[in-house]
Amino acid sequence: MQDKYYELTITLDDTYVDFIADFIANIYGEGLELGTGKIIVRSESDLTFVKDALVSLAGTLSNAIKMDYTLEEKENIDWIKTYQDSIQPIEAGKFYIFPSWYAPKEECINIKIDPALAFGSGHHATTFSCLEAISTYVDAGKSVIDVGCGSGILGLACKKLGANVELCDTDPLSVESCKENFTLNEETYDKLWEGSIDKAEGTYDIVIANIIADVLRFIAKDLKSACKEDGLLILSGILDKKEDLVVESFKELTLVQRILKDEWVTLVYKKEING
Ligand SMILES: C[S@@+](CC[C@H](N)C(=O)[O-])C[C@H]1O[C@@H](n2cnc3c(N)ncnc32)[C@H](O)[C@@H]1O
Repeated sequence: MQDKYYELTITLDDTYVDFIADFIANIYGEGLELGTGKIIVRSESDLTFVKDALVSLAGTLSNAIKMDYTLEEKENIDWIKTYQDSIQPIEAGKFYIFPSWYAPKEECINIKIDPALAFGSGHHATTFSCLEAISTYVDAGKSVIDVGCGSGILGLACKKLGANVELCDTDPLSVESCKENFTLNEETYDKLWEGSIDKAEGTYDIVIANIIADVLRFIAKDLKSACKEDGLLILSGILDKKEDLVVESFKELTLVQRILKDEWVTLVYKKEING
C-alpha cells in the first residue's frame, strides 16, 4: 500500500452522472463512487489522465456538460491496522485478554479473544470483575458452569485455571462464538449448550452468571439448585440501582464479596452446608 492516493471529484448535473460514470469506467474501471451530482474516482495512480479525458469529452459534445473537477492527493489510511489499534488487550485479575494480532504476556494467564458479535472481550466492568473473582475463587479440579457464556471468556478463564467447565447461552451466536474461542485457545469444555441453567444435569462447585439483574432474579432458583453445598455463586451484570432486588432473591446465601466497578456490581455468594 502506498502512503498517498489520488481522489478526483467531478461535480455535474445529476442527469449526466450515469453517462459520465460509464465513460470513466471504460477508461479507468476502479474505485468509482457515485453520488447526487457527483462522481468520485480514487486510485493510487495519478488521475490527471481521467480529468484530461473528461475535458476532451466535454469539448466534443454538442450538448455542453458543465463539469467541475477537484483532484487531490490524500494520505492513505490502513483501515485494518487502524481498526486493530482500536482493540487493546486488557489485564484482569490473573488474566491477560488479547486479540490474536497481539503477542501473549508471559507473566499472565493468556486468553486470546478476537472481537465478534458475542459479548465478552474483558473490557466491560462486569466481565472484568468476574475475571477478578475467578482469579480468587477458582482452583484446579473444581466444577464450574458459566451461564450466559457469551464469547466464553469466563469459562475459558476457569479452564485455564484447571477447572472442569460447562457453558450455556440462550443466544445461538454466542454458543458458536464460544466454540470458536475455545478452539482459538486450544482448550476444551465438558459441555456447551444453547439454552439456560434449567438444562444443566449436574451440580457445580462454582456457578457463574454474568447476566442482567432481572434475568438473575428470574433464574435464581435454578442457579441456587445448580450450586453444590459449600459451593460459590459469582453473579454479575447487576446495575447498582438493581442490586437490592438481586440481594433479595439470594438472601438465604452468605455474601462473601461485593465488587463495584463503574455502576456495575458483582456479588460472590456461598451456599452453606445444610443452608
Ligand atoms: C453480559 S453477557 C455475558 C457474557 C460473558 N459471560 C461475559 O462475562 O462477558 C450475558 C449473556 O447472557 C446470555 N443470556 C441472557 N439471558 C440468558 C439466560 N436466561 N440464560 C442463559 N444465558 C442468557 C446472553 O445471550 C449473553 O450472551
